[in-house]
Amino acid sequence: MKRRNIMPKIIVRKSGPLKGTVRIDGAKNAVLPIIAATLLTEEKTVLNGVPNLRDVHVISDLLRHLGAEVEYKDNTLTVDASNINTCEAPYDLVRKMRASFLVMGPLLARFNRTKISMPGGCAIGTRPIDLHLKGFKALGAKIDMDHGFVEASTEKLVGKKLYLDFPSVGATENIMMAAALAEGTTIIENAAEEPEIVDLANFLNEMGANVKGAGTNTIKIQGVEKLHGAEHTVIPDRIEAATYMVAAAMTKGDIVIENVLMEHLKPISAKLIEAGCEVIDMGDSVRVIGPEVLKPIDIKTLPHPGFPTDVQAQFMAMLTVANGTAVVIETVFENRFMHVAEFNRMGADIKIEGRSAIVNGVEKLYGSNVNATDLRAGAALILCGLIAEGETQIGEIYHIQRGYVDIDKKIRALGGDIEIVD
Ligand SMILES: CC(=O)N[C@H]1[C@@H](OP(=O)(O)OP(=O)(O)OC[C@H]2O[C@@H](n3ccc(=O)[nH]c3=O)[C@H](O)[C@@H]2O)O[C@H](CO)[C@@H](O)[C@@H]1O
Ligand SMILES: C=C(OP(=O)(O)O)C(=O)O
Repeated sequence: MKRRNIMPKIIVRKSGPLKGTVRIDGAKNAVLPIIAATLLTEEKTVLNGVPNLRDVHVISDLLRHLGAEVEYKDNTLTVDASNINTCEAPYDLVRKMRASFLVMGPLLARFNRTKISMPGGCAIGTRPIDLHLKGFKALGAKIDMDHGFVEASTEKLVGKKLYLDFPSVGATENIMMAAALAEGTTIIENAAEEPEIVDLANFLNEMGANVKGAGTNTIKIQGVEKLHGAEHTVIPDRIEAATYMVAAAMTKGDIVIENVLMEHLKPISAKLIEAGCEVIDMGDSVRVIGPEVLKPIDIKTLPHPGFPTDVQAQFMAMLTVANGTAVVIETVFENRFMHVAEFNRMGADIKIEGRSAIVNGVEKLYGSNVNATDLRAGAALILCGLIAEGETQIGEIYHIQRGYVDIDKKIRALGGDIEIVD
């Protein structure tokens, strides 16, 4: 008999207000570039607070494919990249996760050549890599595109002043890593300012690099000859924290979210307060109390310190049941509204006009069969499921598992009715 391939689903049922305490894991978007940066040294590096996520295992497998020894235990990842035997990253490993492309900067810097499969687009946009390549070229690399691969080679990388047309997070990170071992000084203008860039710069400096200005729009990297081993603890995940903050807001809940850096959550807190929530700064934790009636608020995604695109879907989920009409404008990705059709299946009233979504608040959502189109859309559908009448079945949940540690267990501990079924 033919075996059917049955994909796991998340089942969420209408729950009361979520209440209690939840602990945030290390940041996916900080740890991925930092793991790539471990390739810059032949000495051992130790990373603490590494979240047990699918993406972390994918990039670890990529490093193993290159020849590194990678061990993961109890949220600590140890990398020994002394014996790298290939500088090529195949399609199979890159297609699983776009962030795999971040090994290009470190490999080019340490071995003067690398060949990486071109990452494709995904459900949120075409996601080109032109700014990464422009940066490598500015540092003196020759770039060839061939049969879906990008090949970069150089005799030596030499520092340069360069301006990014858009403050791309990935391009800033890739160029910073390449520049760390280049000859002379690199200045990146219009650099991304996200907290994850600062965490990467701190790790590079702990390895002996000389990076200044991370967290501002001008980053200066004085190249050094060699980098050494280091031990580093990854920052908490501000996007995971924001997702639980919205969970409190949407369910009229009262949640204490532990292991956060409030500084990173400013745009989120400001908008939740505008929507009527109480947001209480408790130092390393934040308590969010949801209002009886959510006010409609307008959102416009922007590079940091603006409102993060990675929380747009979760906020839109919240606005589906706000008391009035809200406008959500997505400026970072050209196609990050795939969740709208899924929300509408659940009874939401959202219209898309170009880069704007007009969200007319409704009284109720209704449990339905929906699909996680990307990881944040998936998390947002869970949030909708918690307040929708009846049962919501979410498919394609591997997206969610890329970026949320134990989301089912964490929500259950807060009183949510959620389970993963095969
Ligand atoms: C692993 C990781 O950290 N992922 C985050 C990172 O993705 P990522 O690093 O891919 O995002 P970028 O900041 O590079 O992309 C922002 C915009 O710039 C465009 N662009 C980017 C590079 C380039 O060479 N050319 C170009 O046109 C992209 O298509 C997009 O429209 O930042 C995004 C923006 O905060 C987040 O949503 C992702 O969660
Ligand atoms: C879009 C995201 O991640 P990635 O860049 O890895 O696709 C995200 O974390 O929301």
